[in-house]
Amino acid sequence: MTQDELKKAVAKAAVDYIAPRLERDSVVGVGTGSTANFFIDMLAELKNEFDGAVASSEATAERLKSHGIPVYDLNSAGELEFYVDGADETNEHLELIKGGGGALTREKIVAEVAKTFICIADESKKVGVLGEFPLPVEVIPMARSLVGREIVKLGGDPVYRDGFTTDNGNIILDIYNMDISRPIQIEERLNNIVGVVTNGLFARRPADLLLLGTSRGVESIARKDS
Ligand SMILES: O=C(CO)[C@H](O)[C@H](O)COP(=O)(O)O
Repeated sequence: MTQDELKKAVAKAAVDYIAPRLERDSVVGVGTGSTANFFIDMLAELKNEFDGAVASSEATAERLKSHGIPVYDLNSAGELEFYVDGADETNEHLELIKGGGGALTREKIVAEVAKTFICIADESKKVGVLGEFPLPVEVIPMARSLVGREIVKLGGDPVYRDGFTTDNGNIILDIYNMDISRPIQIEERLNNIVGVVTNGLFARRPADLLLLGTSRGVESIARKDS
């Protein structure tokens, strides 16, 4: 199977998982990226069975609206039952690296609000130790050099994502060669650097359910303590 076929399979598995659990007044949190896009396209078929969505990026909001799915501001949406999103990497504890598409801050905010965070990913994203994929950090532009120096002190190699601006008007530093064997500690240390908005480690708030697309079918992996 191609990677896109695996992404479609996990998107469908996510729709199948939430469909019987949706109420007429449900609002669904929706992530960003190519896997999330497949999910949005399939979610559209259920659009008369739930109220609407909260988007984790402008691109996702546009795609939801193009299907006629109402998009709500998170502040007026109240509680979200589900947040469905892809990932750049996941480990066995469902701790993630996200933000390859640069939407990490809004993704983290929406994930924080949701009762159940469903991660949809193809098997190429499953790793033993996080960090092969460069870890994105959203940074206030004037703090770029300061944050870069602090990241070097933590043992990482920051690279400026040239020409990219987040939906929040900030920049991204991608960290290479970082030891992420203790994800919660690294997530907190990076977030403590002045000028960092947030980083793409989802360890404090990992996924609750991983739907992993493999050549043998979609594996459903629940977080052990969730
Ligand atoms: O975190 C993300 C965007 O900020 C995406 O979920 C991540 O980059 C995976 O993308 P894709 O589904 O295209 O492989």
